[in-house]
Amino acid sequence: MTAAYQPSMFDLDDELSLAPLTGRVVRHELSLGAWVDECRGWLAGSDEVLDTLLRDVPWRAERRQMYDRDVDVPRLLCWYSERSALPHPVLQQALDLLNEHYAAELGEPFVTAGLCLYRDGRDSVAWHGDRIGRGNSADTMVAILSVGSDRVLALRERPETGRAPGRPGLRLPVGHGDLVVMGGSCQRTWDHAIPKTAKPVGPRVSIQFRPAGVA
Ligand SMILES: O=C(O)CCC(=O)C(=O)O
Ligand SMILES: [Fe+2]
Repeated sequence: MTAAYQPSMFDLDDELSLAPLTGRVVRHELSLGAWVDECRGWLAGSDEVLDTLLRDVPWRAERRQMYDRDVDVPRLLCWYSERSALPHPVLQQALDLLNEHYAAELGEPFVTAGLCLYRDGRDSVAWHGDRIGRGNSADTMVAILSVGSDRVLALRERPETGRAPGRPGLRLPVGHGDLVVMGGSCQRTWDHAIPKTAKPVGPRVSIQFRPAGVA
């Protein structure tokens, strides 16, 4: 028997598409001039994007010196500098839409893409700010598109700000197709992390778009 074409099998909602950002982005004002924007379900139909990224990106393990030895950083990485071809065409569309939406407020374009692969719940990134470069001294933005398993992006005010400790942070769920943008002073006055989880989660790929000179 030959397979017949069955249009009803296609769920239109599963078609790859990015929603317009205007009117869909929700901003959370944090302390000290930091904020985060959220757009849930920005990228629809992202199963194929996840598959492509898992298969085609030349993922590399990062080593980091800790005391007297090098240790594996528990996630895989790949960095796309300005003007390098992104590993899926929808990522270029995402970059273009982000630039349309944020250009005026950011005052410059997002140009680089850092990709991270969290293979399972044991992969994580510890508390940090993206403070290599200008994020250390000036307001900037880092836009993160997530595909794959749900994880949590945790945010908390930096202890070094000298303010009362124990101030409540934020735990933002980041799921398949979601966009989160950290802005204002977020990189220098707040830290963020992807905590490990004991839940049985599959892979998550995070795509972080940044302006030049921010890492
Ligand atoms: O995985 C994420 O969404 C965050 C990654 C991150 O904070 C970083 O690589 O600087
Ligand atoms: Fe970061």
